[in-house]
Amino acid sequence: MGEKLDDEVEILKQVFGDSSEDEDFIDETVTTDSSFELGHIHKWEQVKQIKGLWLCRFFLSPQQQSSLLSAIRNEGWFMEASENQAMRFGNLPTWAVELSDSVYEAVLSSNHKTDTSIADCYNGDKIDCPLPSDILWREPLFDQMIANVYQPGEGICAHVDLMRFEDGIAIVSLESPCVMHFTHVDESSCDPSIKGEGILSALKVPVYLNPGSLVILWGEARYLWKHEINRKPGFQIWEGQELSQGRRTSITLRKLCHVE
Ligand SMILES: O=C(O)CCC(=O)C(=O)O
Ligand SMILES: [Fe+2]
Repeated sequence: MGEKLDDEVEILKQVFGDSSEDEDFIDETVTTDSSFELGHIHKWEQVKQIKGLWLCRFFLSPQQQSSLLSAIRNEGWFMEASENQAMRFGNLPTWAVELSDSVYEAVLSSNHKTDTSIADCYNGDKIDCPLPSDILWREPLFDQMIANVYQPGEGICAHVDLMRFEDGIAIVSLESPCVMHFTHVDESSCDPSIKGEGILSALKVPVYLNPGSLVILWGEARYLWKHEINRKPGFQIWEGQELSQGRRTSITLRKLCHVE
């Protein structure tokens, strides 16, 4: 675990050069062809313990999931067993632009508020919004994409995404389910000896990501909570059962911060 992040940091260094933000990060250690029906309402769930963490479980139909996987295969990525990550910056492949458009549509067709700005969201705790309007309406919504493939047992260590990326990150899950755990950043900076096991585990929030789901991280979920996928035996427990693991593919969409 953790190799994917190391690779990602390395590639970002090659693209942008080194910076102190990278060090902070290390320390802390869909296709929408036209099959989205008009007027279709996407059901969103908010993860109550974490402000800014939203889940759209049925974002992609099984057919849309297969066509997205085919599009990834057609890129020629992941042909070798050693290849497990692909990234694109700037101009994304057409299918990724369509996926980004689908995220936009899914937020717009939400059963929650879609016209609330970040500032309004924080005023008076009005957080009932899958993605604030200032993020949703930016152009482009996303200009960086990373595809990750995880074999059974492989995951990604706890991290906050690099500060090179703006607020508002979307993760689409494909192939097999997993449990992603969220831990508040303050948890890891405190002395573990003053906490009991029970308290620590209570502060780890598990979120079940089924294939076809979309998770959005903004605000506190993006900046104040680390996310991780630990697929070592004993860690992928959901509703009292250990998940049987298959290969998992994920697509993460982000927006690079504008450099002056
Ligand atoms: O694979 C995932 O679901 C998450 C990937 C991730 O967190 C990242 O690339 O920063
Ligand atoms: Fe991440």
